[in-house]
Amino acid sequence: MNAPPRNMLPRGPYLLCDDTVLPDVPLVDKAARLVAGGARVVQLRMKRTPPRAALAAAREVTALCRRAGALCLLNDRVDLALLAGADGVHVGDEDLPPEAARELLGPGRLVGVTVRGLEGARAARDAGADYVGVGPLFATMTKQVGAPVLGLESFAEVVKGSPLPVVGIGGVKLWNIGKVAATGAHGAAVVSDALLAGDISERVRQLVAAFEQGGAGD
Ligand SMILES: Cc1ncc(COP(=O)(O)OP(=O)(O)O)c(N)n1
Ligand SMILES: Cc1ncsc1CCOP(=O)(O)O
Ligand SMILES: [Mg+2]
Repeated sequence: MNAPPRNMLPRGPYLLCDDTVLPDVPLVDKAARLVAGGARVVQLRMKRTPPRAALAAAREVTALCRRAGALCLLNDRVDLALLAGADGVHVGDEDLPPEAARELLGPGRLVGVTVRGLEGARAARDAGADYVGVGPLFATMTKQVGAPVLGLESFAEVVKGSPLPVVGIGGVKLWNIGKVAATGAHGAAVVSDALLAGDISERVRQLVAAFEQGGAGD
């Protein structure tokens, strides 16, 4: 596989390696299964991992992704991204603001920002973000989000008008990822559909193929 440039978000499925889903499996094992299936971008999302274990996981998962030619972004934690030499961060309303993330990370790493619509996407662009995560796209059990479900139609409007590449998140599954790709979205973030599949790597392969087909207009 050709390694993507380290400061550009690859198109396609965007896989979250999450400690709240399938919590008994070590994060590094989950990440290994995701990249074995062809994940080109992995976001390490640690909501319940204690700090020292989180640093170790950030370092291991970053190294593993690099060996596999995938990008590794840290959810929330700019400090861990810097310490681990990760490719960037994803921040939302409850995290450091994107300007601060950019100030710490410099121009060569990715900063993704959660937004709910076009106004947020424009503000994220002005704050120096590289892409926006937009959701919840569909209903999700993985996170309680204090914002209404967008649905495909409103999501497509955001994709159309956004000055930054858009990654949809929330309830993205194998059966609907093609529809997300068909909106022109740059990416589709997936948590439970991949991590709770019987064979995580095989599910990632299927998600990659379905995104490609949907994006090609099939
Ligand atoms: C790609 C992507 N988009 C949105 C989010 C949500 O981030 P945030 O709003 O900060 O919520 P938490 O993930 O921190 O609970 C995301 N993680 N990734
Ligand atoms: C972190 C996050 N932010 C908005 S929805 C979500 C979780 C999405 O999880 P799933 O893919 O399992 O619906
Ligand atoms: Mg966050």
